[in-house]
Amino acid sequence: MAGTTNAFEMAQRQFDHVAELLKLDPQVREILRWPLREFSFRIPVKMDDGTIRMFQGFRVQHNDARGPNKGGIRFHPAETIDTVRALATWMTWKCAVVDIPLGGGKGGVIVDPATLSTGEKERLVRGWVDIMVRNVGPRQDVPAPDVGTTGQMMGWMMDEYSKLKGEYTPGFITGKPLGGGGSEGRTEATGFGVIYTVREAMKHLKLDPKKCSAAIQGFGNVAQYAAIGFIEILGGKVVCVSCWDRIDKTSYTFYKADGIDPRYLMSITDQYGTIDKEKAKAAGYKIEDGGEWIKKDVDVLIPAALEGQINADTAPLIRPSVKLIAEGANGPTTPEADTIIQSRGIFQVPDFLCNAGGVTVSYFEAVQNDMNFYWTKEEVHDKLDTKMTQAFGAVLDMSLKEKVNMRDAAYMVAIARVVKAMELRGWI
Ligand SMILES: NC(=O)C1=CN([C@@H]2O[C@H](COP(=O)(O)OP(=O)(O)OC[C@H]3O[C@@H](n4cnc5c(N)ncnc54)[C@H](OP(=O)(O)O)[C@@H]3O)[C@@H](O)[C@H]2O)C=CC1
Ligand SMILES: O=C(O)CCC(=O)C(=O)O
Repeated sequence: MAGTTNAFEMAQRQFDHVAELLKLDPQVREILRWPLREFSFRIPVKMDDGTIRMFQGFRVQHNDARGPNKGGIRFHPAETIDTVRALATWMTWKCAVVDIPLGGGKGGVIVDPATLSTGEKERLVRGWVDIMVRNVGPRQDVPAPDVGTTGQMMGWMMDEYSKLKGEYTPGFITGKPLGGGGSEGRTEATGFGVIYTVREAMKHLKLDPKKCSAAIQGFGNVAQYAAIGFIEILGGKVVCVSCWDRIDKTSYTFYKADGIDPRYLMSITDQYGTIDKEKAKAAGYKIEDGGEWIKKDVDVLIPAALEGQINADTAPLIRPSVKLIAEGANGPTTPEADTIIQSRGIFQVPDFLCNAGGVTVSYFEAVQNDMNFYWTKEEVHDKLDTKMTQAFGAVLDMSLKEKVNMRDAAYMVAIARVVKAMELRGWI
């Protein structure tokens, strides 16, 4: 989706590299390099003007050895089957690295949701469920939100699935709104999970969070709560966020040297994620080109937008002050950029570890749906912190033991768990 980066090639290259380090059996590699199942379908939607429009949809189920496939549904105009394959593959590693009993899946629709009315969005997501109903469900494949989809859409999809099955089935989908089967803490889960891993990385690097600053790319769900967490949980300073401007069709960086106020910026962001530039300027923000976020003299960079953003062109722009990159987005760093970053000794918290907080609380949501008993926000935050801290510790231990970087170490932890499940089930 981002420029010329093919995300699935990236995911396969990362896997091949670690499979080689592990001397993984060639037949096992063949199972894990590709998704087990893929669905590509067209969804008819009656538009508000009475015409019928067809939308291309996808669902990819990479590997369900450890449990039902799990992963979001992305609505984006540049969605491709390869992006969905990559994201589904990373979900397998993500669920394994945080040790939740789920496999990897991801879905998508080629559409810009900002061009649809509320009714058209509802008919589109209900249509997605109508087509996929036989191949998704609490024990098969459990969707969730991702870029361009919302809690409300999850609510409509849960309703459609429940109607088709003839029984209330909240565990079919996660990221639902509160009061509609959702869990406390899911909204902020991914961003806060990023921050828990940043806290652990800072302990390892002996950095004082209160003296650290961060630059963030993106200002969607993940970026917003990563910014809030960096300030409110760690006591650090965030100097900028960047976001896509729907009207100008370009991205901008919103910079304030003495620290941004994410809650204020959220209050001036429209429903499509565009920050009001005039109001931001009046509040003292400098509006810069979208690429400026990576050039800031900060301690921490948090890419939290789309894949392929830190690449061979942009990695050389990273300032010497940067000690830590926490990957909030899926696949933000290309293998070429990884080489540059690692040669400079910058510590990375790799994507499928760093942003695993979302799926972890999605898992908690499904567990609560099954019990029909709901936890408080504090309980969810505590359980999430425990999971993220344990996962970070397991990956850091592997990295130190095997003398490999954190991305390779995360793959080693995750692959071992998936392979073990495949063995125990008699697949290999
Ligand atoms: N939500 C979740 O629970 C999880 C999400 N992720 C990953 O995190 C990333 C962000 O997802 P999420 O926050 O949910 O999605 P959102 O749709 O909420 O936000 C995406 C953000 O990226 C911005 N953006 C898009 N293109 C650019 C660009 N070229 N330059 C700068 N900003 C850009 C968007 O701007 P605008 O809104 O104006 O379009 C928006 O601010 C994705 O990689 C996603 O897969 C990973 C784990 C869980
Ligand atoms: O919450 C979930 O189930 C999945 C979140 C997701 O799609 C992701 O982590 O990339």
